[in-house]
Amino acid sequence: MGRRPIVGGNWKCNPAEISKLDGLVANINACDTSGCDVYVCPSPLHVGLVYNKFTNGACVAPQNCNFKGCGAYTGEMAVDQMVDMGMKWCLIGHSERRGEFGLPTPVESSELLATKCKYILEKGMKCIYAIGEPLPIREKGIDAVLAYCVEQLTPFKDILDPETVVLAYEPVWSIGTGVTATPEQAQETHAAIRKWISENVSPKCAEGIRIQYGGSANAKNAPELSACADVDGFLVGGASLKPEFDVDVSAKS
Ligand SMILES: O=C(CO)COP(=O)(O)O
Repeated sequence: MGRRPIVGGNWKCNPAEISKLDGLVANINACDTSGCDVYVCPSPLHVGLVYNKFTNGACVAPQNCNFKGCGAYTGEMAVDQMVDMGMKWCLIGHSERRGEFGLPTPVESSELLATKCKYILEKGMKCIYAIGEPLPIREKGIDAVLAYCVEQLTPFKDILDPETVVLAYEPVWSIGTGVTATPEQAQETHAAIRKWISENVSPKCAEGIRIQYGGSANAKNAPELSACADVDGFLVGGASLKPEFDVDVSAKS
């Protein structure tokens, strides 16, 4: 029984110019999505400009949402608005939003993120939940890495479901650094997360849930990472803004 791979392109707060969006959309539309789910996370300002431009089944997944819907929530993006626009997926928990880069953004706890996820699921959408450890934890070894990820996963224990939630394992030390986890590191970590899910949620959930790898993934390293049994696709940042993004997709198809 195979898990259908899933590859996401997180454009983060890019591009600066609207004029570049057509090219980025064309990039995505050139991907063969027959063997792989594909989603794109445009910047909040650009979501509304591209959400209905994908012709090959690729979906738009905003990079954040609130957990209260529409109303007096200045600066927020409501799941209810996403539903109305026909969106199916939303990304939450990215380390850049959790505040791990020391940016002046509010720190989003895993408990808050579980509340967001519940709201997303209640509204009939699906959720990509990003987790992953910073460098000092990685340096302590796999047990510390797993413990860190388990802390992020625990508030999600009751809502992990292969049909509606995808996990994106994104070690913070590999994001935007050019330092990719080795296939051995990625496989070991993904397998450990899956084992934890098997023991703490259910073997069925563990077998079915998709775990993407994210962190300096690109056309060059995608084939090797793709070969790992527990890596079910990628969440790609910088490389998703490049024409070679289709290689990341096809590596997993
Ligand atoms: O954060 C990421 C995707 O969400 C990964 O970013 P990079 O691929 O640029 O390292």
